[in-house]
Amino acid sequence: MANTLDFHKGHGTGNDFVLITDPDARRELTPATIAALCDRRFGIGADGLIRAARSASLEYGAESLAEDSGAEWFMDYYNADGSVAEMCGNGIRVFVRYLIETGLITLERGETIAIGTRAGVRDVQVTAGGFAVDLGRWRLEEDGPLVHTRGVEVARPGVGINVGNPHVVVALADDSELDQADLTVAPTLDPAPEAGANVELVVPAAQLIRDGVGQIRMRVHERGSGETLSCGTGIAAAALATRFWAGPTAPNQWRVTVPGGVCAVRMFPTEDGEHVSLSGPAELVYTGTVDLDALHQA
Ligand SMILES: N[C@@H](CCC[C@H](N)C(=O)O)C(=O)O
Repeated sequence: MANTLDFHKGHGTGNDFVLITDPDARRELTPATIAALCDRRFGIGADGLIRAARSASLEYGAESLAEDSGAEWFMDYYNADGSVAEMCGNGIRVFVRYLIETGLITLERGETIAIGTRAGVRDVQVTAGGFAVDLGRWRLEEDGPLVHTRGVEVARPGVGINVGNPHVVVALADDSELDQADLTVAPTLDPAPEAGANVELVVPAAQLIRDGVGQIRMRVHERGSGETLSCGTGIAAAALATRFWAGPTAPNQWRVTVPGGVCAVRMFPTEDGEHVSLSGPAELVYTGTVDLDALHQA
């Protein structure tokens, strides 16, 4: 019998994902299978893989998914190399688009759904231009590492920001320094965080603050995936770090341009502390069926 897998391909500002449905999490997803599926030459090609599984079917979901959380669906996210990550800001928007388009949920513009992730339950709302996700509370880490980036002459101090997953944000001098950075190799972090980190390189736009909105450009090297065209949690971390550098009068709304497009970030107070939210598009571009036996022979 053929060993096949039906999938959708989707992206959020060029950060692309293979999406599959496995409600009871019965499929064995090994790191090797995930890496083969995400391989851009021998597989489908993607920055990561997302499995739609019911929260109740996943043991590791149990701790962060209280019975009353209402998060029926869990975003079971993997990086392109098969490693797990706690959170994916572009992925969760594409995931909700996928749940809607495949009929697993019904959600109208303005409505919100709770989604389980390894970082906890996150609320996603349908907006006019896509989706907005409340990434929850964020954390500034003490003692950011020194970051050596190939193509950037001087090592720079990074700021550690956790938005459910770990990021190190570095400010570069200008557009030409940002463009010259070689992210085909991971920047070196000194000291290296034990769990690794996503690294964001940031420069201010020609006008840092326009009409009360902060504007920056960013490139990213993702843990487990390499350089990507966009990283949603990285975009939020970059806006948070830039606001921190800019001081107390800096705005709470940001527009972040990445190679794959533009996303918006908003910081807002809640009863349990400040949250950060990310808004942007999410598209599904094709569906297919992959022969897993052929894939492994590649
Ligand atoms: N592309 C994602 C982040 C995916 C996980 C990341 N590579 C990690 O290992 O933490 C996003 O849009 O946030």
